[in-house]
Amino acid sequence: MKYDYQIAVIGGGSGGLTVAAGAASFGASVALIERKDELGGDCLHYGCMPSKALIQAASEVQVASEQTELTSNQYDLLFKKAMNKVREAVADVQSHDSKQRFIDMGVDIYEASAQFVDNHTLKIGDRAITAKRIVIATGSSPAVPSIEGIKDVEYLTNESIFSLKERPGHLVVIGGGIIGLELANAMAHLGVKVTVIENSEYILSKEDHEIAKSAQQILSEHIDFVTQAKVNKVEKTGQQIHVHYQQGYRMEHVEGSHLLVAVGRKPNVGTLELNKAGVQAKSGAIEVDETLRTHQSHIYAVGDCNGSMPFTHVAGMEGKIAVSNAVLGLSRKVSYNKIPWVVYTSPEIYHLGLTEEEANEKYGDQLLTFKTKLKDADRFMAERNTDGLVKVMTTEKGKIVGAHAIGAGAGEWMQEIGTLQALNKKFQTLSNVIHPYPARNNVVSQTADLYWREKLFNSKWNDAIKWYVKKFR
Ligand SMILES: Cc1cc2nc3c(=O)[nH]c(=O)nc-3n(C[C@H](O)[C@H](O)[C@H](O)COP(=O)(O)OP(=O)(O)OC[C@H]3O[C@@H](n4cnc5c(N)ncnc54)[C@H](O)[C@@H]3O)c2cc1C
Ligand SMILES: NC(=O)c1ccc[n+]([C@@H]2O[C@H](COP(=O)([O-])OP(=O)(O)OC[C@H]3O[C@@H](n4cnc5c(N)ncnc54)[C@H](O)[C@@H]3O)[C@@H](O)[C@H]2O)c1
Repeated sequence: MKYDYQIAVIGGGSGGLTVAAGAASFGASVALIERKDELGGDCLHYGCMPSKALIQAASEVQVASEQTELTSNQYDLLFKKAMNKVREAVADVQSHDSKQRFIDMGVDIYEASAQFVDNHTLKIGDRAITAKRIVIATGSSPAVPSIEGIKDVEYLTNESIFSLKERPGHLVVIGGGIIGLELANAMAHLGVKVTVIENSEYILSKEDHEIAKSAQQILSEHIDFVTQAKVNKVEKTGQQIHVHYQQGYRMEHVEGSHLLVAVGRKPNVGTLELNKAGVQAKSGAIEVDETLRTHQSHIYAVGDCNGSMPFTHVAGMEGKIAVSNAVLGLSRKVSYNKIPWVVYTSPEIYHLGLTEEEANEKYGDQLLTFKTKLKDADRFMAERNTDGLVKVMTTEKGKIVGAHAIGAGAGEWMQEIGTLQALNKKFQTLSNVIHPYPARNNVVSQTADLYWREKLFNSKWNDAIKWYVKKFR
């Protein structure tokens, strides 16, 4: 059978664009279908880019507020300026993801919502195209919990918060995960009163407990946290939104001017008519095997829509694997073992591999844990910015099984450990790498030194070394 295209990609976000560009560069005929008028997906328009631009602008305001007390009018002005910077940043990156760039690569772009007609045919607007292989990369949307009254209040999500024109008086955030915390932190720096309501015992429930606890303590300086709380009703009275929650046996409520919902993501699969193609979903996400194939071996799913790990770098990694498999005919497998992420609060949080709780469960007595507090690291002392810690877990031989940190710039300097792990190097090798003094990453090599201290000075080797030095040196 002859098809219109060798590859059809549904969704022009981080995953879809990686596949379209990769497939075209290998000479495949490619159709890219995106329902919005611009490419770039969530990351560019409502996710990574606007949030990081806002975080940067807000941290500059925070630094200024430490030097001089800002008035309410000044905060209003700075809020508007911050939002302008967000728009500028998105526009800048948009030019890199322009349609023309992909057209120049030889990709045919269709602006429409795609639906399966059968397992090789897609309906796009009022026409249909066929493709030999199809990659679904439709991303995800904010999940909205079923709370009484939620439909009757104008709540914000990541899709609307970056369009705010005025500084909110009091932002109530439901969900103390990554989105909730990054946005809460930025808003607090911009002079917004912020309350975060979280279900679990601690905010950032996917993080190592000690790190999450430390984050909660540090961020409490600017943000009010309500944990172990279940929101069961929201209502609007005049200009105020009342958020009712249950904490233990008590019913409490908080009222704010704005409400942000940030309780997780829901894969975008509803309108695809997957059943017509024989593609199956499980718990709302498209089911794939390790090679990212769905139940139809010529249809793949990458990025947030397959429910693996909702990060841009994961969508990109999966996109590359889908290109190898769908275009080159390989059977490369995905692995999620060595994928770091960063929570861009201030201070930042770095996450790689197992948390201490998970590592203890898996390795028990065999686990070695090394920790350094930033108050014991020279550069942080010099900067008078000593909030935070580094924690690395290894096996007895030094294989890295988890690495976590909270501290200024941790997302950058901790990646040294991610790189080491990706290269299959032992943690203690870092001890032999000379770091310029006093870079922030000295705290990482300082932590690696602890491995030798543990091995050489807290073990039977110590007696042997002492004996050798006494006798022969
Ligand atoms: C506030 C926020 C901040 C974030 N910050 C970070 C960060 O700092 N780092 C990080 O790694 N990740 C971050 N993420 C996560 C990141 O944005 C996502 O993991 C990433 O965008 C997923 O890429 P994707 O290609 O799977 O989906 P998307 O980028 O969302 O792309 C999917 C595209 O498919 C289109 N589409 C959907 N259905 C159809 C259809 N039927 N037909 C045609 N087109 C369709 C959509 O319009 C969209 O353009 C953040 C997310 C949010 C919400
Ligand atoms: N820096 C980054 O890389 C970055 C930034 C933003 C988002 N993301 C991606 O987006 C994903 C989604 O982020 P998210 O923050 O929406 O989800 P999340 O899963 O990280 O956090 C959601 C939080 O909401 C809580 N929660 C759920 N239902 C609740 C309820 N009814 N009431 C109160 N609390 C409730 C959960 O306990 C959890 O702590 C992240 O997992 C991440 O993969 C990444």
